[in-house]
Amino acid sequence: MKEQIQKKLSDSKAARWTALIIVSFTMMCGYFLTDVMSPLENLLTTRGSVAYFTDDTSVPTDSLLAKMELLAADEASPSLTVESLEKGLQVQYLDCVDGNQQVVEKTVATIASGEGWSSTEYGFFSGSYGYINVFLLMLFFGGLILDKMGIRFTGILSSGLMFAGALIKWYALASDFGDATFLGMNLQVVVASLGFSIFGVGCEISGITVSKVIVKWFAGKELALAMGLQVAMARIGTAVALGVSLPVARMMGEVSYPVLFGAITLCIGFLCYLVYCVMDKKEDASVQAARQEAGETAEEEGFKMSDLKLIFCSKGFWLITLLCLMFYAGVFPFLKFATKLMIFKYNVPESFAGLIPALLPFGTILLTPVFGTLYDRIGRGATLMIIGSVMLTVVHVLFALPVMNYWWFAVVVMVILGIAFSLVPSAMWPSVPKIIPMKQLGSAYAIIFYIQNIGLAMVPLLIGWVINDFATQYNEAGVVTGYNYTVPMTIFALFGACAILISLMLRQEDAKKHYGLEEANMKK
Ligand SMILES: NCCCC[C@H](N)C(=O)NCC(=O)O
Repeated sequence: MKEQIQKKLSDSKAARWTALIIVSFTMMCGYFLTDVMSPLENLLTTRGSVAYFTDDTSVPTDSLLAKMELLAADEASPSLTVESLEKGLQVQYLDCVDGNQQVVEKTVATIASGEGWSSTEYGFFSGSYGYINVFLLMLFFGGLILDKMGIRFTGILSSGLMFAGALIKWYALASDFGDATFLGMNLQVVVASLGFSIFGVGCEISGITVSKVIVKWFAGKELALAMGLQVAMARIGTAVALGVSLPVARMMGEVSYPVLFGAITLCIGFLCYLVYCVMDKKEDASVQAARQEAGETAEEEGFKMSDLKLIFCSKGFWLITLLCLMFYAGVFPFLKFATKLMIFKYNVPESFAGLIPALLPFGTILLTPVFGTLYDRIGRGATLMIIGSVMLTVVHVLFALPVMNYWWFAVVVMVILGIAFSLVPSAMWPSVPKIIPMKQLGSAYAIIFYIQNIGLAMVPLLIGWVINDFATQYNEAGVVTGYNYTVPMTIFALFGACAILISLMLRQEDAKKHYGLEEANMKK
């Protein structure tokens, strides 16, 4: 009789990498939508519409009309309205150039309408990603659902939530709510935030589900590389969002279009996850068959609530969790404000301003898998986390400096942040299975994400308020003239300093408990 050893589907290289690509695509769409509004901060916080010229400068239309009236005096006034400003129109107006009043002539490239949000409202909206996760403990429940109901059910649920949340967010931005308020807040901000919160629940639960999918298919194989590649694909989503969102909004004259595009891609991501479910079913069947052939009848014991005790009592787990909180508080919320920082601190023209923050995720696309492979082969996970945290802190101190306000300096600093943002995730996420067994992994990732979401929810709120109340500069007429970013960036640097301290403690704990964080992942 031909002897045949039953293999699992995940033993096939082609099958496991295909599974990885499919679930990573769904996550990439989620990351795109997460940051699609970040480059639009300036537009969202502008009242009325903005005229963009072909030379890449921009002026709010109200102020442009006033300046045109100054020049044209009596004859022009009746015909000058916002509606009369259109693409291709040559305009002449009086403006102050190098301290002198001069006649300026420009061509209108596009008119885009701002939403008139305050910086505080923008901060509230940006943080809303985490509100339901944090206040309704949704991430915590998401982990339990994942461990109880499995990867297929949870993934379909979470990718469906991402899509639904994106549609609500798009509806809010595409609709005119006039001056309507809810509990004293701009109704548009409230509805957009509700959509973003629902999306955030889906995105985070998808994140833990995908982490578990990768451990399921890659444990004992190229685990850190696979996790690194998944994160790299997710970063493509972030980079594209940061790079294209503002040009698209300007071209279409509306902030809602990039969000609509994100919602469409999420629908495709949802369908992709359904395809993955077919593979997941086959993998389970092959595991079952392999077990039967090996005469193993006992099923792995299911998850019990008491298992949570093991997670809660692990000091190593808490250190990773706190590191995650502090490190990510210094990165994702920073991205929400980075484009406007480029415009006002580094004087980058608005159409390029999103490209500098986009360098950060672009750098990580290459480097995260590289550092993941490094960790797989030579280890040193805890050390990589320390180095990444030091770099994060240095970067924010450099951004906080009131000097060196050159665009090239911002590029260099952003590249360093990209390296830090590759080092820590590529070492941190594959370290969790070294501390927590597979059976509790869904819950462990969920708790880490839960604590991390406190930062993702609260830090944008804090920074938005700080920018509104402490960083915005006004002229005598009460018109905003610029921003001083020293205080907000110092706050980000403090998160980095905490991350350094925690990562040092983690390495010490690893030396004591022998988790193997400094050891290679691949079995030779
Ligand atoms: N969707 C953007 C926020 C993702 C947060 C998520 N909990 C996470 O940490 N993912 C891993 C990563 O490094 O992006």
